[in-house]
Amino acid sequence: MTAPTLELLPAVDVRDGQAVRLVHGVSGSETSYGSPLEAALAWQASGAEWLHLVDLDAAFGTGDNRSLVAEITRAMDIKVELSGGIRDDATLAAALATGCTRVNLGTAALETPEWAAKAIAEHGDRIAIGLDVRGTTLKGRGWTSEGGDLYETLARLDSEGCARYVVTDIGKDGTLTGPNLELLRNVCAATDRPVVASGGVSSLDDLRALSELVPLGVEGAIVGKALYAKAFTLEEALEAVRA
Ligand SMILES: O=C(O)c1ccccc1NCC(=O)[C@H](O)[C@H](O)COP(=O)(O)O
Repeated sequence: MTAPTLELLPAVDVRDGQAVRLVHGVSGSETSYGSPLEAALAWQASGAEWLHLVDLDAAFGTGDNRSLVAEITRAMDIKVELSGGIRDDATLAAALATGCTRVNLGTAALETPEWAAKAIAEHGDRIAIGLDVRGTTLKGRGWTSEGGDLYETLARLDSEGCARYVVTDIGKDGTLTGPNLELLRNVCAATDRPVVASGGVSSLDDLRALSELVPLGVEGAIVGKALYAKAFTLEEALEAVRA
C-alpha cells in the first residue's frame, strides 16, 4: 500500500475584494494580487484538489467579502476550506450553504467554546479548528487577541470530538521562512486528529519536509506567499509531494 501524500491547499486570502498576502497576518501589511476568483481558478487549473479561501475582512472585523467568497466557492469544482469570521449561527450557516467542503473556526473556539463545541457536534468533519499561535499562545480576532494555551485548548477540543486542526505559526505566516516543523511535531504528538500545516512554506524542500510528517499526522499544507511570489509553481509542488 502506498503512503498517503501530503494534501496541498493553495491559499486565496481576500481583503477588500482583492487577493492579498499579509506578513505575520498583520492588517495593513498586504500586497495585492488582483482578482481572487482568477487566482482560485488558476490554482484549480494547475491541478489543486483543495482551495483554502480566507475572508480577511471578516476575520479582522473590517467588513466582509461574504458574497464574493460564496461566488468563488460555487465556481470551484475542487474542495474548498473556508476561513475568516465564522463565529455564530448565521455566519456558519452562510459558510456551509456555499457548498464548501469544510469551514475553519478560529476565534469562536476561543471566545465562545460552547458554541464551537455545538458546531463540532452538529457538523462533524465539516468543521476544522484553526489554531493560530505565537509560541504556544493562541490568537483570535484576525490574530490580534489572546486566546489561551495551545495544548490546553487542543485537549478540550479533542474531548469535544474536533475532527481536524489547521495549525498556523503566526511568526512564520507570509514570511517565506519555512514552516515550524517542531510546532507541528508537538501538535501531532498531542492529538490523534489530522493536522493541516499553515504558514511559512518557502520552497519545495519545505514541502518535502512536511511530507515526512505525514506519518505523524500532518495531512496537508496551506501554501500562500510562495505561490504568489513564484518560488515554485503549483504543478512543481504537487509533483514534489508525490515523489
Ligand atoms: O485564516 C484566517 O482566518 C486568517 C485570519 C487572519 C489573518 C490571516 C489568516 N489566514 C492566513 C492564511 O491562512 C494564509 O493564507 C496561510 O497561512 C498561508 O501562509 P503563507 O504560505 O506563509 O503565505
